[in-house]
Amino acid sequence: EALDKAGQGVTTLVIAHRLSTVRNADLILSINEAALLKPAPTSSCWKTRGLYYQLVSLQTFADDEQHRKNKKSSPRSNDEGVETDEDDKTGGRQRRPRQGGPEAGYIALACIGALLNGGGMPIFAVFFAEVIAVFSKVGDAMLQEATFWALMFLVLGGAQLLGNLFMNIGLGVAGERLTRRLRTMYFAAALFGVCLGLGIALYYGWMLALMIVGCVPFMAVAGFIHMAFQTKSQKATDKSSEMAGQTAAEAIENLPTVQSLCREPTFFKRYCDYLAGPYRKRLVGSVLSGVTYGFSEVGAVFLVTTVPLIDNLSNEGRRPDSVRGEIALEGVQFTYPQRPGVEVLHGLSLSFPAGQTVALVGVSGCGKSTVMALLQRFYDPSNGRVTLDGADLRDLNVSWLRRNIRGGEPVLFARSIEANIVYGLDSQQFVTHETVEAAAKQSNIHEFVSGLPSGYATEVGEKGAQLSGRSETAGGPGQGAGEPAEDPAAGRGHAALEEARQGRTCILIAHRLSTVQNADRIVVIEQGQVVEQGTHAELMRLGGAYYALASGAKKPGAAPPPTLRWCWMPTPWLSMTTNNATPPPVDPPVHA
Ligand SMILES: Nc1ncnc2c1ncn2[C@@H]1O[C@H](COP(=O)(O)OP(=O)(O)OP(=O)(O)O)[C@@H](O)[C@H]1O
Repeated sequence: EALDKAGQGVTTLVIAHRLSTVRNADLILSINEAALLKPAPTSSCWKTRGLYYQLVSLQTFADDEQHRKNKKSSPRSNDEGVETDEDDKTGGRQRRPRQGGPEAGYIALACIGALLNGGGMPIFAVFFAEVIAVFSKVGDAMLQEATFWALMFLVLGGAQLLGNLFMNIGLGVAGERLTRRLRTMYFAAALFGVCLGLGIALYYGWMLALMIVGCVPFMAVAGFIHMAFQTKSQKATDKSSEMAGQTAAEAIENLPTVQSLCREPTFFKRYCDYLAGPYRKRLVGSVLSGVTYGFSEVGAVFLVTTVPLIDNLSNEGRRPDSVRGEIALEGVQFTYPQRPGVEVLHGLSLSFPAGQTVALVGVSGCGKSTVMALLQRFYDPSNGRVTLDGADLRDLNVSWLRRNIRGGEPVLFARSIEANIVYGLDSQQFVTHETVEAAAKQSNIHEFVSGLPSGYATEVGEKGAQLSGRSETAGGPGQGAGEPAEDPAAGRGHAALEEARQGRTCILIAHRLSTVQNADRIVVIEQGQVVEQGTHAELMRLGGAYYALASGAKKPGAAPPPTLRWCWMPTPWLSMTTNNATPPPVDPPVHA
């Protein structure tokens, strides 16, 4: 409008990018590739649909598109004053919690300020147009109007000053308060989390918790120094890195010039020079930062390097030259450290005579595996003692003890049958295929394995899943004692076991009672105590707990096949099996 007024009575030449500003021109000249197209009045330009028409259409389309995009990407406020951001990275709707509540007054003030500030420009344009019109007047009228508009400009300036003030104060205070509030909330939440965590840690393991708490100040100081180093070295190298980036960008932007001047080496050298400084500083900084970081993590290292109570690597303890294999539990009470307050074994007394096979049976959770864990000294009893040949296990060397016994779940690794057999050998080095085969023959699986399409190279899959289709164990845990061992794999296992247990102290934990019928003695455990023991025939005659298990009135262990979970025997058996194909000697008879 101002332009229109100013253009009255004068020749005006307008060059415009925004075509809306030339809409009212008397004549529009469209220039295409430096050639002047036929001049035409505005109306005919539009009607002929020539270059001008195309330009206007394109601009309208572009404006619409931009408008649509702006609308889409601008955060939308809902009626609660909560900002929602619909264009988050995941493409999903993301709702930010309302955090501006207490600062609403300041935000309102800032809005008023922004309104005044933003409204100033269009009002200024209106005033300006009026002022130009004043120049067409003369005498007092011109003076009067000029004074009036000058005052109006003053008012407008004042309003804009206030607007700016309101906007800056409102936004500044609201921003600072919001930041402070969020930080306070974050700190409170973190503090609460730490206190809660500490409380829980103290409750479950006060010694470990106290140790961690003791490490915290060192870790915090080291962490702080580490951060300070990082920030300092970052600042020192920022400028040079920026200059290096600028040099590279400059060279790439003006590549033809750089090439024509043969200046590539110059730019390259300058680029390298800028980076050399940060490189050296970072080199020194990284060493220092590594040291402080190491200190800040010392707590974790301390935890990792803490020596366990029962140390497999310790050299302490006796290593007797020979083992008879007489094992006993004497009044053993035991509680898992992970579950303090729940006693699993309540003064359990049990003996495993040398060279005999004793089976532990009982419902799931009665404590069978716990007995085995104590025999392998994964734990020490809270009260009572576990002995081997009369010696307390605590007096024996741990690794010697574990090397002389073999026990555990029959776990298969997801590798070949050969690799699985090798895992079980004492010596893992220089194992020949013949050694593996000899071990397989000893365990009665050679024929079965040889019959497989890939033989010893057969992949068993996760936990032997790929073999299960071929050798699944028949029946479930609740089957009666009189059931036949129908499954060929189980049959082979039994035969191997029969052979292996000869002359050794052997402890069996079985879920299928058919596998323990031949044991020299069967011990029935209930709630961590022995309730019955004897041979299969004796216990069946007794008609008590074992009979109930065998007849299915009670479910023995709830675990599914494989049938045999634990087989515990001195190592000579395995070493004989693996290192040569001859059957193991039965000397000394006690532990075979
Ligand atoms: N590592 C452990 N930490 C805490 N409690 C445990 C742990 N291992 C076993 N228990 C608990 O000790 C009790 C005896 O478990 P154990 O495994 O010795 O029984 P089980 O007779 O061998 O059972 P299953 O035949 O099902 O294996 C159970 O109540 C069990 O929940």
